Amino acid sequence: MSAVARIQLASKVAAPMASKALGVSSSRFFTGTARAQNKVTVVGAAGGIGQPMSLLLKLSGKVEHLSLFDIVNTPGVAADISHCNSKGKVTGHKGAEEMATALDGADVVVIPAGVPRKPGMTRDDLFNTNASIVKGIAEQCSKSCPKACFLIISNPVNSTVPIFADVLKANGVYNPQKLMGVTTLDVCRAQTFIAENQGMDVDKLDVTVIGGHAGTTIMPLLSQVEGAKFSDEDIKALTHRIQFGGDEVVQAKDGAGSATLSMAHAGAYFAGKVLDGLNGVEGVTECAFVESDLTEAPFFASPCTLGKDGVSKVHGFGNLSSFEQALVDDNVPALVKMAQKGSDFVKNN
Ligand SMILES: NC(=O)c1ccc[n+]([C@@H]2O[C@H](COP(=O)([O-])OP(=O)(O)OC[C@H]3O[C@@H](n4cnc5c(N)ncnc54)[C@H](O)[C@@H]3O)[C@@H](O)[C@H]2O)c1
Ligand SMILES: O=C(O)C[C@H](O)C(=O)O
Repeated sequence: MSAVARIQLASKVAAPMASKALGVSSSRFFTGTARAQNKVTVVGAAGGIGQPMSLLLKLSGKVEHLSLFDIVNTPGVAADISHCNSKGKVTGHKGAEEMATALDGADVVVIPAGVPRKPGMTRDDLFNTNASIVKGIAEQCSKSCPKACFLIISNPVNSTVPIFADVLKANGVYNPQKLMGVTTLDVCRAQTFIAENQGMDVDKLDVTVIGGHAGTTIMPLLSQVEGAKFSDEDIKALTHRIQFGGDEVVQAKDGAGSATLSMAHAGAYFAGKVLDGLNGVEGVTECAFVESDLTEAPFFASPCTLGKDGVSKVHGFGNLSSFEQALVDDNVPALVKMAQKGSDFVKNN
């Protein structure tokens, strides 16, 4: 079946709530809390994302044991965060020899390990460094916590998620329900920029963002935003800004890295929703980059229901405008290529 035919079919079978991934806003972050009965390991916990995301996870009260792993500095980060007067214990683990302990028994592993972009770089330019980092982490996870949910933040997500999948597969422990590329920051940006443009309440906005996490593979579905009225110019400008929001931050930081604070918020929010699902909260739906048969791309972001075993349903994405359909048609081949690049890396290394 052609990519277009598969997409049309997916649109027809889209679940009623498929275009309604829950909104992401700070005021919603601490609501709907599930019981704190989990171990969450952050890999890359001493980094620009890792530190504030770990802090937010600690403050959420959703984590019983927050295990912080990095190749540097985690004892200090863990000691610092552990003094926050919220539920849950914090442990710090540093270096390869402590990685197994950090991961042992984890229910959720959140991974912001790897190098960030500098101005002028694409996310794919990070591949050479981050592919081996992610592959190594996946190898250890296969041994220490094969049943955990794995939430991949490290770029390029369009390739690192397939890398993680192939390592788990090679070790006989791959469960597609439990591997998710984190695309929540794209949803955060879409909600923020659309609220500004439309003068709408950001807390009430639901925006679905499908595809991948790099440039034009990020595809916000503006035609499905309830109550919004966009001109054709608005649609083009907003879509472009959401797709290249990461570049906006990279340029503003001027060589000091990429988005860390907004990503910490997005990562902690998404991990909290995964925990809610694991703990039996019903109706949790968020966009994520997961194994998918909606298009020819083996991994594709769309709204997913998060349940007791991770992703319980990958939803279609509803009816698309001709502008959005053209975006999908143009970008699915790129997603196929980036996934293949990840798979080839695992095959050859
Ligand atoms: N998915 C997204 O939306 C999104 C958003 C922002 C950034 N990112 C990506 O997240 C990654 C991290 O960004 P950052 O700004 O936090 O970078 P950073 O350099 O500040 O932090 C990365 C951390 O990873 C650690 N690390 C490196 N190799 C490791 C290993 N093998 N095991 C454990 N830890 C290891 C480093 O020591 C460092 O502390 C980058 O690849 C960046 O492109 C993704
Ligand atoms: O832009 C980057 O390189 C980091 C991240 O993917 C983002 O979207 O902010």
